[in-house]
This record gives sequence, structure tokens and C-alpha cells, in this order.
Amino acid sequence: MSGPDSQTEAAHGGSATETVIVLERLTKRYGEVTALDGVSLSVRRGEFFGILGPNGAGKTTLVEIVEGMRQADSGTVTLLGRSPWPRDTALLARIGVQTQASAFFARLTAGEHLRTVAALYRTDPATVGTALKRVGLTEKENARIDHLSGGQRQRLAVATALLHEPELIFLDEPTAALDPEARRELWGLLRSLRSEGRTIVCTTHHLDEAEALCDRVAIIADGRLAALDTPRNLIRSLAAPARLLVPAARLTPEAALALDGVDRATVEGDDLVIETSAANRVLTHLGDLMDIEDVTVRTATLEDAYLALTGNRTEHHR
Ligand SMILES: Nc1ncnc2c1ncn2[C@@H]1O[C@H](COP(=O)(O)OP(=O)(O)OP(=O)(O)O)[C@@H](O)[C@H]1O
Repeated sequence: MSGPDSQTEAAHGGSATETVIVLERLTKRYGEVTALDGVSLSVRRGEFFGILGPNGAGKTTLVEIVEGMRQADSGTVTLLGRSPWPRDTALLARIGVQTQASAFFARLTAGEHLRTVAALYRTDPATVGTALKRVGLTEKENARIDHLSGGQRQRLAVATALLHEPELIFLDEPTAALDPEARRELWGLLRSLRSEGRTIVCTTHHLDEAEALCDRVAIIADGRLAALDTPRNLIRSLAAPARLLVPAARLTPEAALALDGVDRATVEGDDLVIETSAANRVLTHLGDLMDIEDVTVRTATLEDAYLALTGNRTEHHR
């Protein structure tokens, strides 16, 4: 099941619109806590699918049910055309689950760790070299895991999920605790997996990550599906006004409100914040009054959409 040919077949098998995960009215309770409350959604083959939500929203429960690690109370789950529960070993060979770096055997080397996982999957040990190369860790094969940097460990975690060339990969907060540079490096790797046609399901708390990587994003709040769309549509559906920031010393709120297209104008610190649904028009007016280089344009982000959908006030902390 290893080798580049089977990899390509596995990654590209099936039609472009095939669904690989279908959830219908999924419900899960832990005693009094309703972790999932009737979630229905589907994931298409080849998608980079994000699952976002506040702490305790039900993301882990949802993913574990899809992976076949937990049983739902009610509703149905179809994973690659089969039911993941009761445990289906044929499915395990087709999915890759990112191991949390904290679950590694820290005293092993990167190569030893991967060979252990390869043995568990009964995969050819030769796949270890390929996986290390894919994540850019060839040089670290003989380095102990506790001597790797955070970014290298996360890349090793992704390599763990790739060893047996699965067609569907589950990632759990893959860039948690990474510095910005290491995060961006890992994004590059994740994009390359996506471009091979693999389906990726990724939970994350990072909205910029979801915006940068995901084809579609499911926002889960209180065990329910609060929204499911492309990041761009989620942002657009908010119809949030653009915010234009100009130095408060250059323009008063009254003068700003007199401009055609300005909805609101408030002073925040050294800035005058202008809200408008007609940014281009207002920018033209501002260009007549000041050097346009002094104007900062802030359009809505997935963060705004997320905060609005998860019941938090939409704020711009920037
Ligand atoms: N094994 C369990 N027993 C009891 N309650 C649980 C169990 N697992 C999760 N819960 C509860 O179910 C709810 C959903 O938890 P879950 O871990 O699925 O959320 P999450 O969105 O993954 O959160 P986080 O972002 O913090 O990882 C929470 O209220 C949690 O406390």
C-alpha cells in the first residue's frame, strides 16, 4: 500500500464531488452535557475542511465519532462509504490521524518513533524515509524527539499521519504552540497535502489559519452547527462594514460624518474610525482631504464572522 503510485491512486481515487464524510443529525451526551446536538454536514473528497469553535463546543467529540473512536447516541456517520462504528479496521488503513506531539515516546528518535507507528499499521518500514522527506525532517531521523523544536515535532506529528498514505487525514490543531514562522512553514506542508488531492479535516482555534487553508469551515457552537461555508462567504454573509482608520488629528468625527457614504465615525485612541459600506467612495473623499497613505483599510475577517456566529460581540482588536 506504499509507494508513489498507490499514493497517487489513493489520493485521487473517486470523483471530485464524492462525499467522504456524511453526518446526519449526530447527537452525543455526556450525562447532563450535550456535546453534540443534531449536527449534519458532509465533507467532499479533496477538501481542506476546517472545524472551528470555542473551547468545549464539541469539536473533539465530533471528530472522534467520525474516526470511529467514540459512539454517537443517535444520528448516522458515513466515513468513506462505511460506518466507522463498531470499529472497522478496513477504514483505519484509509485514514491518518495526527498524533499529538505530547503522545510521542520522547526518548525515541524521530525515525524510531515512525518505525514504531509503521509497525502498528503493518506498513513497510521504508515508508519512514519517505514520510520524513515529505515533512522536511530527513536530517532529523536519528535525533531524539525531545531534542526537536516545537515546529519539528509538529511536522513529525503530521508525518505520523502520512505513513500509510491515507486518503483522508485528520489534524488536531496542527500548529498549536508554534511561533509564526514555524506555523507558516507547516501551512506550506499542509497545502502540499491538499494539492495532492487528499482530503483534510482540521480542527483549529486559529481563524487566520482557517482563512488561509480551508476550502470550507464548519463553525460549531454549543454542540450545534452555527455555520458552514467557505471562509470568504462567511465573511461576506456578515455584511460587516469596512473600517477606515485615519489619524484623529487630521479629521473630526463631525467632518467625517458629513462625507457621503460614512455610516459611523468614532475616535479610538489616536485614530478616527470610519465605518462604511461604500469604502471606495469614502476613500475618494478622504483622498481629497489628506494623503491617502495615512488611511488604513480594515475589511472584515473570519474572526469577525466567528465572533458574531459564536455569540460574541464583533470587535476589532487590532
Ligand atoms: N469524556 C467526557 N466525559 C464528560 N464530558 C465530556 C467528555 N468529553 C467531552 N466532554 C464535554 O463535552 C463538551 C464538548 O467537549 P469537546 O472536547 O468535544 O469540545 P471541543 O470543542 O473539542 O473543546 P476544546 O476546543 O476545548 O478541545 C464539553 O462540555 C466537555 O466538557
